[in-house]
Amino acid sequence: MAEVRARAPGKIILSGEHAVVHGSTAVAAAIDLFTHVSFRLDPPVPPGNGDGSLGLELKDLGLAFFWSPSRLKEGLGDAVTVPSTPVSCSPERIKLIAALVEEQDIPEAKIWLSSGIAAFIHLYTSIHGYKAGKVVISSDLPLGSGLGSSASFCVALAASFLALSDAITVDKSQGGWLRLCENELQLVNRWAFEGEKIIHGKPSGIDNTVSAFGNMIQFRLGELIHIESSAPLRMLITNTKVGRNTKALVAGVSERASRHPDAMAAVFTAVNSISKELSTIIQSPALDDISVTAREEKIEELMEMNQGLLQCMGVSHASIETVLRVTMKYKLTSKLTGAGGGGCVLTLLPTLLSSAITDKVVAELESSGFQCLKVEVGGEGLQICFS
Ligand SMILES: Nc1ncnc2c1ncn2[C@@H]1O[C@H](COP(=O)(O)OP(=O)(O)OP(=O)(O)O)[C@@H](O)[C@H]1O
Ligand SMILES: C[C@@](O)(CCO)CC(=O)[O-]
Ligand SMILES: [Mg+2]
Repeated sequence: MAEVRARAPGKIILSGEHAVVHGSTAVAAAIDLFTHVSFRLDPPVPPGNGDGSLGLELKDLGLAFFWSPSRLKEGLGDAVTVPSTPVSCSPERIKLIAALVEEQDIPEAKIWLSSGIAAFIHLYTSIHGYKAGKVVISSDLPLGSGLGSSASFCVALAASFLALSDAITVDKSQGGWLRLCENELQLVNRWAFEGEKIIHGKPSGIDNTVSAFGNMIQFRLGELIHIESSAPLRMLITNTKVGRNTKALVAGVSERASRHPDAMAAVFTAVNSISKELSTIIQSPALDDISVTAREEKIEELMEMNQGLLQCMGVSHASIETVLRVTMKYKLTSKLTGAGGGGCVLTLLPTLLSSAITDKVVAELESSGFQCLKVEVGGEGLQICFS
């Protein structure tokens, strides 16, 4: 039986998180840290030997879960599979799926995995019904830290399930990593969005879209514009290691918006302008050192303004403020990225910044217990491979 592998990248949001859920423009880029999925469908079990199982192994976490096809059918009713038409998980179905997740006895310390496993069950059973198979997942990304682990998880799962369905017609005899065509990417992206809805509650779709398509995007109300940076943008990512949950943070911003509708509408409008300006500057050519520096200073100013507005939305955190203070000592600008509340912070590393200064900042941040990594912004999106 064929086996497929899929890898989908995480992302950083350069501007516009949260406001994008309320209709503002945002700018995001893929980073070269991936969620990896391998998937195979099992051959039918000979009569009298049970009905096999659907297995999910989370390699990095040392956890494995199994459901028998008969238990899935008993729990969810007759399977209706339409791989070419993404379906939302209704509130009734979510409850039925939650019961199937609960009986797996997930360790209490890892209970945050439940929403991811629920998204897995929805995507799998909607595309392959109750067929027996095995899915193995590993990730380069820190989970639940603002780098889009949930979206890359959903994109890689949706892609691998669709690749072994008849909704995607890639030539399975081709070797190596393959990109999907535009229509197929869109189908994967729409399924991934349905999974992301289970994890985020009310996602904008920016995270799954940048994970599927890669590079850099400007995004508003489900519409994407591909953009390209005129010069390399280097960012330092600092993981505060403070755990948080995107669904709760998104809900918190919506509650603040319903308490202060006019003030928050003004905040979202300001973020919209910042993201549009940022997108223009990122794409504008810089021909010499002076214009490279001027361009980077403008990007820094917009990042600082966006961070101020994220504080207004109530999604900063003491650990984020510590990173801002440390980097400011070195005249560097930072903002939270993703949902905030802890998680990761972005710091622009200007082209002319010496590596000695970068090393000093990293050493100071790491001595406070944070974890730093340097990334080049923009990169490959989803890819699949048949083996
Ligand atoms: N590799 C994985 N294996 C299992 N579950 C995962 C994996 N990656 C993500 N998840 C699910 O996604 C949840 C984290 O999603 P969440 O949206 O809170 O954080 P994030 O996507 O990393 O950050 P952000 O949404 O701010 O970019 C986890 O609690 C888990 O349910
Ligand atoms: C906080 C948020 O804007 C970005 C999370 O990476 C949520 C979303 O857009 O789905
Ligand atoms: Mg997420």
